[in-house]
Amino acid sequence: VEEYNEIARHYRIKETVGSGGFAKVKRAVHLPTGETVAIKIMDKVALGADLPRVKTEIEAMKNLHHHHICRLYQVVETSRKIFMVLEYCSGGELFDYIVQRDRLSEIESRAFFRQIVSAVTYMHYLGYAHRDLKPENLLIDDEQNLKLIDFGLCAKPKGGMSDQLYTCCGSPAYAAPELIAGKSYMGNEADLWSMGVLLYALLNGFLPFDDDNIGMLYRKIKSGKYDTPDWLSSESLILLKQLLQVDPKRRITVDELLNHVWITKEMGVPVEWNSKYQTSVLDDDVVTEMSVHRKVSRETMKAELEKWNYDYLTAAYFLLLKKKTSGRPVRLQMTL
Ligand SMILES: [NH3+]CCCOc1cc(-c2cn[nH]c2)ccc1C(=O)Nc1ccccc1
Repeated sequence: VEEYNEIARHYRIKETVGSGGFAKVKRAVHLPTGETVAIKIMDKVALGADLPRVKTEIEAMKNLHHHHICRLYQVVETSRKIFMVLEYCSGGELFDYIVQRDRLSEIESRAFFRQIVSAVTYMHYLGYAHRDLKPENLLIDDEQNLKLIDFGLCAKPKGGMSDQLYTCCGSPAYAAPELIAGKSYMGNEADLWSMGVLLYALLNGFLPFDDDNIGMLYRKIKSGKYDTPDWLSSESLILLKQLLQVDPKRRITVDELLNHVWITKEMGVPVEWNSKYQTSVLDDDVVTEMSVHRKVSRETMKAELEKWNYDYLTAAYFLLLKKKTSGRPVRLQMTL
């Protein structure tokens, strides 16, 4: 019980909304603001060798502030547990959304795919590769926006994107040929292959390379051959061919993807990958509410917030800011 005290002070924990491998994710209410959040709960002992993955995810999420990336609000570590307080996505996984509809129209696939391209381009420009892109790791929020999750495998090679990566990882059906061949590979190039598998899944409702036997699956991936159902438009086929290029050096790059003819069709504009979030300057209204509430000067509150400790102050700041951007009153309801 004492493991939960710190979290229980500011959150009312509700039902489990998902679990993946070594983590359980629960819906919760942030009591001071009334906002709903998701809390990813991990047991350090059960994590075992996976503990570094969690540290990788936490460090990456502290640097990734983008409207199509699930936001990290707070981290609480106790002797036995790690809690990550995250942005809540009420619409569940993109995976289930596709399954429920069999497949998506080209229009809807394009709307979602543009959001994925925006998030992945932003990561690549910051020097990160996700390395586990799949519909299970894309959640839908209450405004039909996609939010990317699970940065446990993402890599920020020391020497930037040019550094090669070696660890084989991610989910086989979405893994690039060069990655499963055990060769050294470029994280961003492998992400583009996975986006090809994702686009195929959006448009068809099934995977381009699939087999219960892992050996057969690898052979299909390395062949680069996949079915092309007759509902696919010619522009879709062209883009799929450019993403699912077995030779990573011939694969399309994110820069070519941003204004690709399929991507801009009906939309007229290229994908905007810059973040809509402004994190360098603190929001005045939020600072005022928090400093008044805490009975400290604005300067003191600003200095505390600018440490970005991802503690209860960071969480209160981000959640009050989210209330403000959603047009709700910037008010704290109870003691911080
Ligand atoms: N496939 C997703 C299962 C639910 O997982 C999450 C849900 C939310 C979520 C739910 N609502 N809003 C956010 C936020 C984060 C995760 C997550 O990171 N899951 C996970 C990833 C890797 C290993 C173990 C667990």
